[in-house]
Amino acid sequence: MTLELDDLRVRTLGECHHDSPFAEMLATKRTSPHYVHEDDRVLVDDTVSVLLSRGVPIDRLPSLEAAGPRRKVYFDPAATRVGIVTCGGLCPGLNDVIRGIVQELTEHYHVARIYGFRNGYAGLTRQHRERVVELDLHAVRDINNDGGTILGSSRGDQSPEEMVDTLVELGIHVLFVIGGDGSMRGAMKITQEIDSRGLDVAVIGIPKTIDNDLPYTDQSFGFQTAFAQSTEFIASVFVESQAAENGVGIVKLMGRHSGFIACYAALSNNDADFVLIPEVPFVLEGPHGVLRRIEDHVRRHGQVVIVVAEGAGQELLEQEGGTTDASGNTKLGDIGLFLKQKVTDHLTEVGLPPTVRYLDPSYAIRSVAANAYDSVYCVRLAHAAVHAGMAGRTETVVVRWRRRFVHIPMGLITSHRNQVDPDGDLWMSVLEATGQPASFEP
Ligand SMILES: Nc1ncnc2c1ncn2[C@@H]1O[C@H](COP(=O)(O)OP(=O)(O)OP(=O)(O)O)[C@@H](O)[C@H]1O
Ligand SMILES: O=P(O)(O)OC[C@H]1O[C@](O)(CO)[C@@H](O)[C@@H]1O
Ligand SMILES: [Mg+2]
Repeated sequence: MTLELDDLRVRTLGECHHDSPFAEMLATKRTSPHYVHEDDRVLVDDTVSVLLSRGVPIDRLPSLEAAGPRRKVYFDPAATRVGIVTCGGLCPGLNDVIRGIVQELTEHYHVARIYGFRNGYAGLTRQHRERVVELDLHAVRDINNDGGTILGSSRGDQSPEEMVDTLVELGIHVLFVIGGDGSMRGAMKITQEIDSRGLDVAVIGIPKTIDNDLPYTDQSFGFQTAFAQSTEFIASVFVESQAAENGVGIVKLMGRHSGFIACYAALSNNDADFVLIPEVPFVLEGPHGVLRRIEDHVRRHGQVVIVVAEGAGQELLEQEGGTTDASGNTKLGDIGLFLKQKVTDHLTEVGLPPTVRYLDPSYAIRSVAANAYDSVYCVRLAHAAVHAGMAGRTETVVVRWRRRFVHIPMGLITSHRNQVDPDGDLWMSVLEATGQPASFEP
């Protein structure tokens, strides 16, 4: 990895001259294992061997700016106008983040106005501009008890020029974008347009993905809730498979390119015998193929449970020819139904006619309210985002990295995908828990 310290510096709009409402509270704080001073930096790497392999002095090691309140801020709080938008697929915790941002801006910074854009970036376009809603403490009260987002969301292309026109028209100084990789790409185009017009507007991202596929963050908010929801479906097919002769339970879980939900859900209740994820290719046929292994399992135990991530085994499916959704994301073939058919055919052929219970909980795992852990995470991310925006950080994303809330340049969050490492300890745990072979290839 060729990451250098200078790649990790976030952009600021300029010097901070306004008094922060947190100045007094911060005056006596010292750096400790629980608090990182705003001038201190958090290391990217956490092993001695990687640190040594960097071969640079300690102050040149790759590190990240600590998030949190500043003694001075860039924007004059009383004159500041803010916008919030949620884009892409739903994720548990979106309402917690919205509420956290509005509370922090209202109760501590006392900003002038907070606007919520309706239905993703579409809400910033000329056509939908008038649907903007004003957000205050009353509007966000209790919204965290519900899944989804009070602002709505969307996919699809929007013009950065039109969106920046809207920011200018409403006099917005800070835009908070809560979204996934596509949303962050969109946010960077908005920043470019802001820059090309020489405007003084900050754009702060809060990364959202139930798939946990964004890099430079410990785990994305909502992921824990989503995999916890998934476990109930695995438990159901396990019970069903146990009660039937040659019982087969299959659960397909979200995860386009990354199998984190499948791995964590399977580990959580330990009922899965096979976990199939996009990062680990497999073959179906042959003496080492998945079908034969499933057959062996059914012969030995009378039942089997398979958890498959939606992006797994795509190379085995006949693709419909590069179809994409409104945002340009490739539409995947249905590996769950395909597997269900293949397993049914195979077990029938070898004289083990199965009873197959197939569940695709799909939206049921992401449309729920955040659990207590994710709610805490969301509100802390929201606070960090507000402090970053008020301090004039821009093209910046707030993340938690190795327990710390930090700032990273927006470009890094879209630089690659976070995926399950087939050589890593998570996949090893899955292999240990399921007992499935490390490879299905000869
Ligand atoms: N390559 C891109 N360039 C500019 N804007 C983009 C790009 N991709 C997506 N967007 C914008 O971001 C919005 C959300 O993108 P997308 O639908 O891909 O979801 P996402 O943010 O990646 O979230 P998720 O994939 O987790 O659902 C789109 O409506 C579009 O306006
Ligand atoms: O059907 P939609 O809303 O486009 O979203 C489906 C996709 O969204 C995700 O949940 C990511 O947000 C993926 O796991 C899934 O493939
Ligand atoms: Mg995406």
